[in-house]
Amino acid sequence: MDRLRLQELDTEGCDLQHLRPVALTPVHSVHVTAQLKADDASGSARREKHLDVLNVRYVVKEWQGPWWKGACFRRVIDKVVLNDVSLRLKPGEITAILGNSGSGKTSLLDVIACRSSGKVTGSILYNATKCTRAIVQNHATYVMQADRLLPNLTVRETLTYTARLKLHCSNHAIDKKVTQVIMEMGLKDVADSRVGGSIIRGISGGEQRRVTIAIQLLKDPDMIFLDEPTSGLDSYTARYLVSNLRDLARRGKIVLLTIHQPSSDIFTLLDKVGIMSKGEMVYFGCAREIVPYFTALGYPCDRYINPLDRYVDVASIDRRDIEKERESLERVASLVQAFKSSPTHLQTIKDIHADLKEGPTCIEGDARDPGPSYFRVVGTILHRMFRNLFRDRKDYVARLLLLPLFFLFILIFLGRLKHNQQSIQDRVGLLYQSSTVPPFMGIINSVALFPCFRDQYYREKRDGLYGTVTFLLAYSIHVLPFHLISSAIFSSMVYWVTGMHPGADHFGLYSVQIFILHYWGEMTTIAMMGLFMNQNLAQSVTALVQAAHVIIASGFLKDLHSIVKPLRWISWALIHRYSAEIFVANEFSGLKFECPGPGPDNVTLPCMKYGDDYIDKYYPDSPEHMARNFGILVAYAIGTLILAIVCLEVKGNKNLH
Ligand SMILES: Nc1ncnc2c1ncn2[C@@H]1O[C@H](COP(=O)(O)OP(=O)(O)OP(=O)(O)O)[C@@H](O)[C@H]1O
Repeated sequence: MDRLRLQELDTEGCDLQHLRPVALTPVHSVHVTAQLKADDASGSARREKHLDVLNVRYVVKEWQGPWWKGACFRRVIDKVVLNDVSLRLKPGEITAILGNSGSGKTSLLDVIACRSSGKVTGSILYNATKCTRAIVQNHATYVMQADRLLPNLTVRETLTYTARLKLHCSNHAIDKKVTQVIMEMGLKDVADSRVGGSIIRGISGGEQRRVTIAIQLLKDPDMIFLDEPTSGLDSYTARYLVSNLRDLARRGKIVLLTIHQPSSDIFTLLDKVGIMSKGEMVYFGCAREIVPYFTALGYPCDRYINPLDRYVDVASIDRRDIEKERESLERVASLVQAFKSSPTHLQTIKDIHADLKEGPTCIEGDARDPGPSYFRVVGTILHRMFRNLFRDRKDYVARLLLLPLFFLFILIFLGRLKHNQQSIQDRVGLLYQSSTVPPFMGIINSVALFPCFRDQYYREKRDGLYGTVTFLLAYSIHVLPFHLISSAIFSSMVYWVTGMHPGADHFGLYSVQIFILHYWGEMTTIAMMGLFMNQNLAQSVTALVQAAHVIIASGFLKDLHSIVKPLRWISWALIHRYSAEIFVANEFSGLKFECPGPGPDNVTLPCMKYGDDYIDKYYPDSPEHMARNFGILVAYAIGTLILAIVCLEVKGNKNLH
């Protein structure tokens, strides 16, 4: 198919002569240089805003050796990911970067989009001006490989919320913009359908990809970068998606994508193609010129073979054995050399230098867009979280009722509390449950519901929409009503049904404490999910941390005076030291317990007649420390929120793609 189709392609914009490869002789070099000088002298009008990559080299640090040797004893080597890459991207064109796995496609996209983590030398220029994060944020968008959408929102809602976070305009203008991108990306039929995810059935994978792209079109960018936008899509959907992108390019945008195994149909939609190998360009030029170019180098393409498959193969390193690897390395080196000496490449470099000399066409619009107000951002995130939760009955009910439902276990196990000697142990058991269950339910709730928000936060933070403090502030406000309601239901049922200390003030203190512990449990989990991407690991570590807290510091399992000194010291730093004191002082103060009479042989068993005796023996001075302990509890909860902010901010997700 491909050769025949290729001949039918639109030939506008590509000078075929420039793409012919040349043999590497001094005569050619002199001729090319002379030709470039002549072109330079004539001068040419270049008013378009190009994106230029000039002699870019990207080096990252790679740690060698096992992790347990630590940072000081492991060898660090410099790994060259991109080497001397130059290319020019023009408005109105769609360009695809291809190459085998590990060839550097994603890294090139990252470097261009100012998202790389290593050392970049060379120049990335937009409109002959050095690209900075601010310029990229104002003029470009980056579509990552993963979709990271909230499953319970509809397509229109997803776009509307993001538009409110991105745009500084009225709701009416936002609705218009959202409708426009829905039409542009062919999402009209699914505009009011739920997005869905791995558990909830929603729109198809291809439609989710288009929603992700539509999100990035809300700001009407000049440049669109897409990392593997067609991965996981069937060939029809992939073609449809690329044709959408081509339409966008035709509206004067620069579209650059990386792609794995494009079908021959997709090939016909591309204007420019770059083939990479080992971080270097083997070919960059018009799509339809790729076959003549490689044919001239001695690599013809059979008419029934997709040229892109063929030439990605030619540029791949065969690592099956040493001989094959050596051969393929030599082949790639000669291809790189041939491309660097080709007239098209030399012309590109000459054009970039000429633009640099001329300077930018205009610099308006490079100042950072102020975006929406802080309150609007917090309000929008909050509204979106609530709506996502309300849409799923199971999530919603679980958030409200998981903690109260635990009351049933307590009731079955303990029944109604009496006032005999046995009831002292029962009360201690109940207080132990009251200390462990609310934080544990915090883990369960957040592990189920937080990851989708976290993934979305990582993407939107990278897009510069808001920061960690804003995100966690909104998240905390969003969980507060649920914590309040579920803690209130749990406390009321446990307190009055089991018959704890009578008195409304005692009940009030117990309820507030349950609420703080529940909130603390959730925030500890969020902090761990900031540290560990794997949510199972985060859940296990949090459960361990919480169990250690209660075992060491509560005194319910072992009297605090009889534990070893180091653990006693540690207990002063743990929340359950203070929460246990409050629980015990609140429950035992003023209670009276019946003492059994002498047994048949007239033996009187030891008896604790007053609750205050229990307090004096195991938690002395705890009633006097009530206010201090409550203050520490509140400080602990706020401190854990700050810890969560630090964990999410510092650890981040450096490999976000
Ligand atoms: N930050 C980094 N630290 C260490 N190595 C890196 C880093 N970034 C890129 N690399 C390495 O550079 C090479 C190119 O990676 P890149 O992800 O760009 O390849 P790719 O062509 O996009 O591959 P794929 O198609 O499999 O996604 C790989 O060997 C990768 O391991």
